[in-house]
Amino acid sequence: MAGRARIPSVEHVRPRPEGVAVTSTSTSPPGGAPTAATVPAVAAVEVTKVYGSGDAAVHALRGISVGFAKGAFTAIMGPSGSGKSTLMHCLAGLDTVSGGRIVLGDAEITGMSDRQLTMLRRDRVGFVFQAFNLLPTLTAEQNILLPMELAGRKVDRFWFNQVVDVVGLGDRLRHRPSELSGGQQQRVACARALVARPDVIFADEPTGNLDSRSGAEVLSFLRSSVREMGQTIVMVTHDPVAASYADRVVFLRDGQIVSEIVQPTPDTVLDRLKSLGA
Ligand SMILES: Nc1ncnc2c1ncn2[C@@H]1O[C@H](COP(=O)(O)OP(=O)(O)OP(=O)(O)O)[C@@H](O)[C@H]1O
Repeated sequence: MAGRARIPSVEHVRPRPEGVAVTSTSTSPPGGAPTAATVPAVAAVEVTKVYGSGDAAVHALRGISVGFAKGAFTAIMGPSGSGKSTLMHCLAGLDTVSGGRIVLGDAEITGMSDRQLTMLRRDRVGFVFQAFNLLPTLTAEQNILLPMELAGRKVDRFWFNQVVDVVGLGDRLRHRPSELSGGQQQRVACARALVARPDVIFADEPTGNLDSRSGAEVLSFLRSSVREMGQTIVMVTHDPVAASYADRVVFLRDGQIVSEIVQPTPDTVLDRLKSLGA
């Protein structure tokens, strides 16, 4: 396993863009050691990412420092090409950084071996993508439990029932994906991520393939999993309505964090996006 890293507090890594009100989540005394509440679930510290080299080099991330608080729902937004997916992939250990550090809980993941990263993604990170990625021949319940079974982990039935309850899929567990609506299928995918109790769930455009009603269903569920189960969620989205379900929105432009909003509404998010030229 990786060694323990010095863990930055949310405040230490939170950007302070000019003209943007930032609500502190810090509870540590000035100059005092960070308390549990200030330790982010995942943080990027001075992260850079360059694709290619020489004239063809693309600077996708240009020195990003940001923390994502435990038990909070954070959205990442920004114009196309601003680096949202790259940042999420680096945070989740799906891609390597060119410089800087990624810290997940108490572990610095930059510098981990491929094997360590595989185990970290299996045991501590959950994913929800735009495509539901369910196996068509398995029932909803079998899909939800498959990653745990493949990892040889014991299923906590009490927790499974609680997740199924929050997801609202109790009467659909024996259905196959083709017998479920798009929203229900995405809720199965969310339950599959949640049942493993990951430190962080990364959601990449989770409502991109859904109509607005199904999208609202999935977003309400994601928000409930944060409120009722203390889950930490980081979600990339282009949709101001989707972002308004989050506790906080951070905005990227040209590979840098340029702004943030706490307690967003669709209107405040839309206005900020317009001011960024998105
Ligand atoms: N594998 C890659 N090789 C080269 N360049 C890449 C690669 N992946 C991303 N990029 C470039 O890095 C920059 C950031 O891309 P990224 O996909 O992170 O942006 P994004 O904000 O998620 O965009 P979108 O909203 O369109 O999905 C872009 O200029 C993109 O072209």
